[in-house]
Amino acid sequence: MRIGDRLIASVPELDVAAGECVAIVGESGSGKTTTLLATLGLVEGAAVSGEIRVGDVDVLTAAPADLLRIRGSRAALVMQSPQAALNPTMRLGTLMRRALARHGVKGGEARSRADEAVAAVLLDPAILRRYPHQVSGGQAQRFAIALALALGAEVILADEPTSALDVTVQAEVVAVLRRLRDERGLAVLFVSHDLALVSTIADRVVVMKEGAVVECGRADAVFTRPSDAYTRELIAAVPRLPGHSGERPGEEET
Ligand SMILES: Nc1ncnc2c1ncn2[C@@H]1O[C@H](COP(=O)(O)OP(=O)(O)OP(=O)(O)O)[C@@H](O)[C@H]1O
Repeated sequence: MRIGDRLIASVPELDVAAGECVAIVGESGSGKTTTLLATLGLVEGAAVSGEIRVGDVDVLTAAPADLLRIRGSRAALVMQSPQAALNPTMRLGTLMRRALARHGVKGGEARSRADEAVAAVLLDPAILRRYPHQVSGGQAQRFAIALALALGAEVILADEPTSALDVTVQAEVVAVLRRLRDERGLAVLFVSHDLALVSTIADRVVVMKEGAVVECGRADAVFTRPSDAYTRELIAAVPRLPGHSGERPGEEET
């Protein structure tokens, strides 16, 4: 993918299957977000060569109406700051109903889809009566995932979905994504620079540096036997608390 005469991301192959989580990791500016957004044809002014498919839709040649149908109803974006993405003047239930109405789902069917989706992300249905500023960051992120589920998304494209949240809330959001992957066969493309978090959810990992894929493979293999020097650097940079690696403070001295 080029923007102007600059090569922004070169990704030879990246598949995400149903029931699988693939994480893209790498330093800031390595091309993770543009790769994720390109999946839905959302990189303004980008020239993309090759092929991008969501199910049976070829994103690069799809008619605008087909692109609109896959955005939201087949593949949904979950961004870093859900509260910023939610209209502050509407209750969450209204937001959900409007999104469903845009995709042709109304009345009782819309209500039952909303209730079911909210329950699937372990939120109290009463949350639908609240405004975005009345919910926590973690609740807003789970609501964003519920919105994707209500619309019937098969793929969640999550861009640093937990980096604005504190550690325990991060773990809750990742646990919800993991459960949806395992129980509903949701496909998850997860962009993050947080390797420790990625190791708790990813089945496969793609490591990017300066727009290029330097390593990809099964998460356990990449984390335990990284083949690329840059991946080794990233892993070595993950902070560990004393005792986390089985080592206790002062243990090395005895
Ligand atoms: N619309 C654009 N026009 C020009 N350059 C862009 C555009 N969008 C992204 N870039 C450039 O492409 C490169 C990759 O950006 P990208 O946001 O994908 O990186 P990233 O790995 O997601 O970084 P971060 O973790 O900071 O979000 C960066 O150098 C960025 O400046």
